Amino acid sequence: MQRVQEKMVRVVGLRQTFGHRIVLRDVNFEFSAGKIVGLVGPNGAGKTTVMKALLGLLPTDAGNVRILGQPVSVNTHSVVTQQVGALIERPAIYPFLSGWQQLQLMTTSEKQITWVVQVLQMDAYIHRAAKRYSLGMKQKLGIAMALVNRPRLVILDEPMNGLDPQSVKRLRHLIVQMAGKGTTFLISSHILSELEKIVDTVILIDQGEVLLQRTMTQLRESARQSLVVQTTENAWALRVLLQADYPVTQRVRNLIVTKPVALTPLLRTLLDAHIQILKINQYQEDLETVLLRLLTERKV
Ligand SMILES: Nc1ncnc2c1ncn2[C@@H]1O[C@H](COP(=O)(O)OP(=O)(O)OP(=O)(O)O)[C@@H](O)[C@H]1O
Repeated sequence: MQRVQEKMVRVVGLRQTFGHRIVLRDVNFEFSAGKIVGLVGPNGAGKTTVMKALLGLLPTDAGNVRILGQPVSVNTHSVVTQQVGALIERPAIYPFLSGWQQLQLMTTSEKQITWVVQVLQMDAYIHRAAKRYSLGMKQKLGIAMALVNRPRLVILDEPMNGLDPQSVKRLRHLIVQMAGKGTTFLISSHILSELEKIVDTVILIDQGEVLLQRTMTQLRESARQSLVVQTTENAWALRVLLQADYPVTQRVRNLIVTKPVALTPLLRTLLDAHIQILKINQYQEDLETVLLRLLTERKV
């Protein structure tokens, strides 16, 4: 018998207005436990608002939010308290307490605190008052506060903000490791090159609407591939390839073959015409390019 995967989050018909402004129109999405989900979209798309609604922080106008099958709203959020850790916008930090003391407010387990401090490399300053922390140190403390209880769902709004490259890498590894043990992540970030290294699924929102929800495998499949060729005689090479029915254009000093083609016959066509090949590179669109293309295609 096939095991039904547990839905970690299910959002149906979510609508949010601030005054006369519709910020979320009709937001629907769901994802299963153990996934790393990227929530992406332009500035002001509604990502933080969605995350706040998931945490029961907003009196929404309409719609239904469920975490692990339990309803979440401003008045009903026991599942959030028990199962969710979050860092939304800036971490809520008491300036006169040390990082360690703030973590003690989240859990009674010294073992968990030691683990998170060590894994995020905060040992050097964790006993200092937080008012003396840099932006990046505060950000790490905020992440530590979201993770320290080992919640089943972790919601992180722009977690890479202010982190140095080494810390970003550590955080990436930690997220993947925790997801491997069953923790679910919903992460918003504008650094798509970082997100694409870890997420299983991407939810793209724009102007308060979900434009698409796709797995990374689906997005990679829809990424366009091209071949960039440079020869000693590009004008001649262009004619030869067009005559052989290749989808090719010339851009500055390169010839661009705009669809995936078999390499050997293409090379043979050029060599048979006595054209010397100087360079040949294969490109595949990255997540950022795919998403920007999808956003642009939608607006035309
Ligand atoms: N409390 C509020 N009152 C009025 N408008 C708000 C409020 N919070 C958010 N908004 C508006 O809602 C829209 C969505 O904001 P939100 O912070 O959710 O976007 P975002 O996708 O997280 O953007 P960014 O990538 O810039 O962080 C924006 O136009 C914002 O100005």
